[in-house]
Amino acid sequence: MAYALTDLQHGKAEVRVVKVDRGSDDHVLHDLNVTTQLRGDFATAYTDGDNAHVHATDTQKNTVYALAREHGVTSPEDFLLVLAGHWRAQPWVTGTWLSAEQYSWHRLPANGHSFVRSGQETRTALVETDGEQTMVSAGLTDLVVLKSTGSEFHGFPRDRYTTLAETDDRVLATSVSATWRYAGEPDSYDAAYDAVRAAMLDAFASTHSLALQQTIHAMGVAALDAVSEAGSIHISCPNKHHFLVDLEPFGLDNPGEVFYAADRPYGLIEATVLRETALREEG
Ligand SMILES: O=c1[nH]c(=O)c2[nH]c(=O)[nH]c2[nH]1
Repeated sequence: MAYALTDLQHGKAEVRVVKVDRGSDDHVLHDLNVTTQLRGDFATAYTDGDNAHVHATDTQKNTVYALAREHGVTSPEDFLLVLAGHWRAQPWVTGTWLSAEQYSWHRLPANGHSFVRSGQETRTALVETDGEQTMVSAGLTDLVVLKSTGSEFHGFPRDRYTTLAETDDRVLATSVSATWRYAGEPDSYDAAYDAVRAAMLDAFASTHSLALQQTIHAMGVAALDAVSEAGSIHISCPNKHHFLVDLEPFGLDNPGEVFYAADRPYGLIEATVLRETALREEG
């Protein structure tokens, strides 16, 4: 029996690198969690235990730290592109899959070197290379948002298992995860990230929602409107249900004021919004 061996990749997962820029009294922190995966001519390590082509994952970890020192860290996308350029030049490497999470810190007013973790969400970046091709994606996870009115849900089909009441006023809460793919290079990955994040938040707040599906579509369109280099965006949102508590047994009314925040199960609603041009290219 002959077997094929495919999808080989190896790298170091979750390299935590914190880069301090000490260029002025106001230090700047870049706090990243980087995962590297190299693809290429590595089959003999699997078939024969021959490590002659293996770029040790320990070396990959060290490379992350060394290039942080040599090139600095600006945006996570730019740093991953530096790593991609380094490994593109290595023997036996034909492609890479490089991802980063970024945690944000803000300087405290007392001095230039004390920080507080800010923003509950995590910024993400992904650089994939295949030969000379480079694909850059960016995203965020755990952007938790809630609106206490301006959300309805009704008009859905009812069958003998349907118990959900229709509502024209409910709490809408979710934790947004989004990934957008760049079709072109923006002037600044940081500015593009800020613009997508702001556009999604504004769309969440300003869309009078008839379903989380409609809100997701509005957030996707707003994100692509805000950053012309983003070709598509995938958004995934758990519907963090808030159920009105029945206070009648206690002789109390509950005009949309007291809720039970359920953590599970939750609805899970996802969509990808593509520019028509990207759709034509990809189709
Ligand atoms: O916005 C919603 N979309 C759904 O698909 C759904 N399903 C459900 O039970 N509640 C909701 N809310």
